[in-house]
Parts: sequence; C-alpha cells; structure tokens
Amino acid sequence: MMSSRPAVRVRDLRVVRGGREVLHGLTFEVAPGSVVGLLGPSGCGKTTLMRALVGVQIVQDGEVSVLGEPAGSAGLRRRVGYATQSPAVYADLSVRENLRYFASVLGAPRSDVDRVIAEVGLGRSRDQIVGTLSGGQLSRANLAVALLGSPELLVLDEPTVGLDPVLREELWELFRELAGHGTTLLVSSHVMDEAGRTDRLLLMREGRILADGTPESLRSRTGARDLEGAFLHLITGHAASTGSTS
Ligand SMILES: Nc1ncnc2c1ncn2[C@@H]1O[C@H](COP(=O)(O)OP(=O)(O)OP(=O)(O)O)[C@@H](O)[C@H]1O
Repeated sequence: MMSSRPAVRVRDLRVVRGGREVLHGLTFEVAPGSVVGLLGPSGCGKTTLMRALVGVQIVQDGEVSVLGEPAGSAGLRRRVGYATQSPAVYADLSVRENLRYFASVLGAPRSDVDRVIAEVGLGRSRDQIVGTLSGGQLSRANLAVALLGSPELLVLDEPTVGLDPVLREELWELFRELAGHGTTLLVSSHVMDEAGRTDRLLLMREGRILADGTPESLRSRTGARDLEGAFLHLITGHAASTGSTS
C-alpha cells in the first residue's frame, strides 16, 4: 500500500549563497510516485533547491524532510538518487566499470549494473571508456549512477540536456515507468515539451515559487495555448506586479 506521507516536505526554506539569499522561503510538498518538473530561468535557484533536498546544501532556515527524514540523513543515502548537471563519473573507466564501482560504494546489488545500463540505453557502449563518450551518452551514464539501488526519490538536474528528441522520449518513458512503480521524481528542465509530461510543475523565479500546478491547470489559468505561452504570461505578469526588470 502506498503511504500518503509526502515524499518531500519543504517549509520556509531559505538559502544564502555567496553572501546573498537565493531561496526566499520556499514551501511545498511532493506526493509519492509523482513526477514533478522544476522549471525557471537560469539562476532562479533550481539546483540550489535540489542540493537542499539531497542534503548537500547548507540552509539558513526552514525545514527540508525527505521520505520522512531530515534531508541529508545517513539513512537516506541509498533511498535518494541524485544526478547533477556536471557528470560525476570517472573519465578513465568504462561505463560498466564506473557503475560497478558506484554500485559497490552504494551497496547496490551487482545485478543493478546491467539493468541501469539498459534503462538509459547504453548497452552498446557499456565497455566504452567514459572519456570517449558523446555528450548525450555521458549524461546518460551519469543518470545511470542515480538509478543504482532503485532509490525511492530521484532528483535529476536537467537529465535530458544534449539529448536528441528520440532519446528524450525514451528517458521520459523510463521516468513514467519508474513513477508507475512508486518512485518519486523531481526533474529540472528548460524544455517546454518535457514540462507537459509531468504530473505537476513548480515554476521558479528569483528564488521563489511563482506557480505550482498541473501543466493543464497552468495553461487554463493563463488562457495560453501552450506551456511556453503560460510561462511567459506568468513570468511577465510577475515582473509587472513586482516592478522587476530582469
Ligand atoms: N557556488 C556558488 N556561490 C555563490 N553563489 C552561487 C553559487 N552557485 C550558485 N549561486 C547563485 O545562486 C543562485 C541560484 O543558482 P542555481 O544554480 O541554483 O540556479 P539554477 O536555477 O539551477 O540555474 P541554471 O538553470 O542555470 O542551472 C544564482 O544567483 C547563482 O548565481
């Protein structure tokens, strides 16, 4: 039976980076087994929020709990998968050697290695040295590491950057399949057609959540034909109401 406890619970989260407050009191919850898209202009705080969720970001104030535990707790290490924007895999090892290494560090079953390689579509490159992979292959190798151990929460920072439409489609099918089995996914993206595949969107701007809802509700709320139009409407409307020019 699926628990009704939120997979992620954030209350009044404030983060300062480089002497400047970059998250200004975020509050939201994420239901288990949902796919939540995190969107917003460059620098609005998406990565900082993800870092807070996986417990690698010092937070000034507020509460961040993940799967019922404070973010960053030792008990969450194997229950949360995180793929950063810059790949964390070793360039001088093959795809498979990298995954074997990370599987042993995480205590994930050895059988996971071939499973995650297949899930990200790198079967034919499994023995290729990571330093010789294309950009798209490299980001998929990085994603594969996050899938080891079948974590209950996946935090993915722009996992489809540099991928062609066919590969993006395949990865989104994988995300939906994982969510169908109860995994919760928080995925940041700049690509609007991807935003439409989520259950819910959090639109951020300048360290705040500007809008929160299903893709359909954001479209109908703004009267826009597509999500791109809806975001533009929300962002320009916000800028007009706050007098912001950036
Ligand atoms: N290491 C750092 N030191 C100081 N400030 C930082 C640091 N990293 C990020 N920032 C600042 O924090 C703010 C939020 O950055 P963040 O990387 O979270 O944004 P983002 O929405 O993920 O951007 P992008 O879409 O470009 O990845 C920005 O103003 C950025 O300049």
